[in-house]
Amino acid sequence: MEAPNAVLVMGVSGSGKSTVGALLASELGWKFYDADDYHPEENRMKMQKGIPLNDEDRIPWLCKLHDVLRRDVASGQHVVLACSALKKVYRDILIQGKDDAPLKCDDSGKEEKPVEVKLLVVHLTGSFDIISGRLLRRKDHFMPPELLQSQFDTLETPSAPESFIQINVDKNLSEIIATIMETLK
Ligand SMILES: Nc1ncnc2c1ncn2[C@@H]1O[C@H](COP(=O)(O)OP(=O)(O)O)[C@@H](O)[C@H]1O
Ligand SMILES: O=C(O)[C@H](O)[C@@H](O)[C@H](O)[C@H](O)COP(=O)(O)O
Repeated sequence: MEAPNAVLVMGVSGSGKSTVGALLASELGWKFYDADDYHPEENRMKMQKGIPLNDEDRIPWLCKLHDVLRRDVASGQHVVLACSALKKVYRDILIQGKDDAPLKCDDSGKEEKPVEVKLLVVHLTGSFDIISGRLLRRKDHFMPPELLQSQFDTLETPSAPESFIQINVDKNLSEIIATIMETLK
């Protein structure tokens, strides 16, 4: 794969996406987005009530995130996105959007070079016990720990041809960041 212009830090709730994503972005000097900030109020309320999101809830949210990535990448801005992105189809939407956008033509009729989100996926993996322990200790967050099992049930681990690495969350933060930085070299 060519050098990525975006890193997705993904995993179940409580795997460390926001923490790792923010640190990584600051280390790289790239822009950071937390997908949680883009959930519509209905999604947040649903999760708060202990009801897992479904495809219908997530797809418009992922499309919005794709637009954010695409806009930045088009302007030469590299980005780090912390997002659950639990299924392969969700990660595909982040890269391509939902409906392949037609190639645009400039005034001379020449096709514009399509904007390509070149994504490195960093999957934070860990046991249910470690992650639920962290969720139970985490304060002031809308996501109830009871939803963790549904997150594991939904999770589709990345696999080829996706460009990805997996890092166990039992590592400390500096080890996790060092592994990602090494991969990006
Ligand atoms: N590698 C790590 N080691 C120890 N604690 C961590 C690690 N990564 C995250 N945490 C802690 O675990 C909790 C969940 O992390 P968070 O970034 O909120 O996860 P997510 O965004 O995936 O829900 C937070 O309290 C965070 O400080
Ligand atoms: O796709 C989803 O079901 C949500 O995105 C979910 O995975 C996410 O975990 C929540 O938004 C809570 O946020 P935290 O991941 O920060 O707990």
